[in-house]
Amino acid sequence: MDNVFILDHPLIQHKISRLRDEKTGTNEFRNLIEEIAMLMGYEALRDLPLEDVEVKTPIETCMTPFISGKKMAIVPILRAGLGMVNGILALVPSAKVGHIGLYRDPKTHEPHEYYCKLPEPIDLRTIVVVDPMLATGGSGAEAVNFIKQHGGRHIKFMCIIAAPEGLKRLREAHPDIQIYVGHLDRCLNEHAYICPGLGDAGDRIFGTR
Ligand SMILES: O=P(O)(O)OC[C@H]1O[C@H](OP(=O)(O)OP(=O)(O)O)[C@H](O)[C@@H]1O
Ligand SMILES: O=c1cc[nH]c(=O)[nH]1
Ligand SMILES: [Mg+2]
Repeated sequence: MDNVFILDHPLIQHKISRLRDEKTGTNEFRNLIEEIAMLMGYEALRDLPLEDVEVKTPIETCMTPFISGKKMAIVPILRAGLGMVNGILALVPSAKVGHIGLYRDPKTHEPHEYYCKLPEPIDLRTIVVVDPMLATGGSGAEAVNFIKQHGGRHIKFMCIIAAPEGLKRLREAHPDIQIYVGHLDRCLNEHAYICPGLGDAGDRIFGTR
């Protein structure tokens, strides 16, 4: 699938299995989400641009590559996406963080926006949208719509678990973005929850119900 990357590294798979277990408590769940985000970020950011800068080693002076500029934005979809932010910030501490607030209507399962704040200049930044769950794909597709309306152009979407239905919807709505997935699950159930999934990611990260 063009522009879709399933990151099936054993460490990511192991940690996702721990997330799925209903016996995994809030603190461990939160730590795992952050660790998986970091491991996924390592792969998803392998095309970050570099520029050579002169450095004097104890031996001699050389030109050596550094990440060029400070033009990255991490954009979590609230709430659950917040759990992934620190994992990526650990890799790129200079990244700015935007926020998009969306919740799913429990009956229609369609997303509703309640907050949007993005760092400027958004059009010049590599934008990594993060949300652990891509279920119907409504929230992900809407978040990318907002970012594009605000001028964002270089967009990656990172989710830990995707349903085939959500991946299809996001790809069809935004064929130009790269989508990074930790695991592609089987299907959605009648409540639009991912099967086997891990339940409600936001509730498990924040200990709400
Ligand atoms: O692909 P979709 O069908 O749109 O579903 C996925 C969305 O649902 C969850 O958020 P939720 O609405 O539960 O909000 P929360 O993060 O505040 O719990 C999840 O974190 C995604 O944002
Ligand atoms: O399975 C799902 C679907 C949507 N949101 C979640 O947190 N989990
Ligand atoms: Mg939720």
